[in-house]
Amino acid sequence: MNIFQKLDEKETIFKTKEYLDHRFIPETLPHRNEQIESIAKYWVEALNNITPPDITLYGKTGTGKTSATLYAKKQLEEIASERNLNIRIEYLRCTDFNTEYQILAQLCQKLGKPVPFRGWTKAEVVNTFRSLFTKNVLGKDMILIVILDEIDVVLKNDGDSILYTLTRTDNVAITSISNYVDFKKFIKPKVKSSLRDREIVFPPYNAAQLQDILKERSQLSFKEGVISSGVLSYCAALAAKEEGDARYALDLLKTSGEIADEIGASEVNRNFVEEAKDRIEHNKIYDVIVTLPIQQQRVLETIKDLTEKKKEITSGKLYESYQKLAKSDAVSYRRLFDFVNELEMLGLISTNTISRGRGRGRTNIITLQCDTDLIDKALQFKT
Ligand SMILES: Nc1ncnc2c1ncn2[C@@H]1O[C@H](COP(=O)(O)OP(=O)(O)OP(=O)(O)O)[C@@H](O)[C@H]1O
Repeated sequence: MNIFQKLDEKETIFKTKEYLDHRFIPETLPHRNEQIESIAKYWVEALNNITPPDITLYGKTGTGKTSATLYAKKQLEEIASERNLNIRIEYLRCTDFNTEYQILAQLCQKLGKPVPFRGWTKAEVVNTFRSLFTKNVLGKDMILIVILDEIDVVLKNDGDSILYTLTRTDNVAITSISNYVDFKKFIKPKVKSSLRDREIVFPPYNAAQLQDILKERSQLSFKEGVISSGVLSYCAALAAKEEGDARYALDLLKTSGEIADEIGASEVNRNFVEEAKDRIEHNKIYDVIVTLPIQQQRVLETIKDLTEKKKEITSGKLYESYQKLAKSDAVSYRRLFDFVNELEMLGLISTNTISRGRGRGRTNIITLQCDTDLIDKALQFKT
C-alpha cells in the first residue's frame, strides 16, 4: 500500500486541523470586543477621508493582538469597498521586513509601484513611496494604514527611521504591535513627538476566557465526543498560568489530540494534555538554544558544566570557566554579562544578587533554569 494512502486513511479524532493553526482568524474573537472597537474608533476617521491617528497595541504573546487587528482590517476593507473609498490597509510582520528599505519596498510593491528589494538608495525608495500619495486625476487621496507587527524587531535592527519617514508622509497612519511595553526606548525623542500614538492594551486571557476560545475552536476541529469539558478547562488553566496565551492553549489542545491519534485513543484525556505540555515546553527551549548565537551558547554551556559539577556560579567563577572554554574567542567580562542578561530574559537561567554580610559586598548567583540533557542535545551538532 502507498505510504501516503496508509497515513491518510489512519483513524483520527480530528475533523480538520486547519482551525487550530495559528494563522487561522476565527469569525468571532471572544473577549476582544473592547479592543477591536478601540481600533475601529481610531480607524473610522479614514471613512471621512481623514488620516487616522497612529496607534500602538501592547500585550503579551498570544493575547490576540494580530487577530484583532486583522479582524478590524477586514471589516474596514469591506466597508471601504462598499463605499468605493481609496483606503488601503497593509499588514507587515517586521520579522519578515526588518529594515526601513524593505518595509517601504514592500509597501510600494503592494501599492502597485514595484521597487527592487535591493540596489536603490534609501532616498530613492522614500521618494517613490511618497509619490504614491499625490492626488490622482480625480483629486482623490489614498489613505494608507500600515500595520507593523512586532515593531520592536525593526527598531532594534534598523533604528527608528521607518517611523520618521511614515509619520512624515501625509495620509499615512501607523498601527504598531508590540509584545514589549518598553519598545519605545528604541525611538528617539524627535520621532516620538511626531508619533503621538494612542495606546490599546491587550491583557492576558484568564482561564474562563481561554476556555471560551478553546470551546469554539475544538467544535470546529475535533469529531464529536472526543474532547470533554474537563480537558478544555485543563488546557485553559495551564495556558492561563502561562501568561494567558491563547496560542499556547491552542497548541496544547492540538498536541494532545495528536498524542491521542499516535496511540490510537478515541478521546483526549488529561494525561495527554500533561504530555503535550512537556512536549511543547521541550521543543520551545530546544529551539531557543539551537538558534542562540554561538557566543551565547558557550556561556550557557559553561553554566551547564558548572551546574553539573554542583558549583556555586558567581559572576567571577563563570567568567573564569568561560575563558577556559572559549579560549582565544572569549569576549570581555562586560560583554559576557550582556549575554547573561539575554539568557535570563529567555528564561534559560536566573540570577539572584545576595549579600555576603557586612563589608563583604554583594554577589550575583546564576542558576540554570532548564535541563542539562536538553542543552547537551541542542548543542551536540554545534561547530
Ligand atoms: N479572542 C480570541 N478568540 C479566538 N482565538 C484567539 C483569540 N485571541 C487569540 N486567538 C488565537 O490565538 C492565537 C494567537 O493570537 P494572536 O496571533 O492574535 O496573538 P498576538 O497577541 O498577536 O501574539 P504574538 O504577539 O505572539 O504575535 C491565534 O491562533 C488566534 O487565532
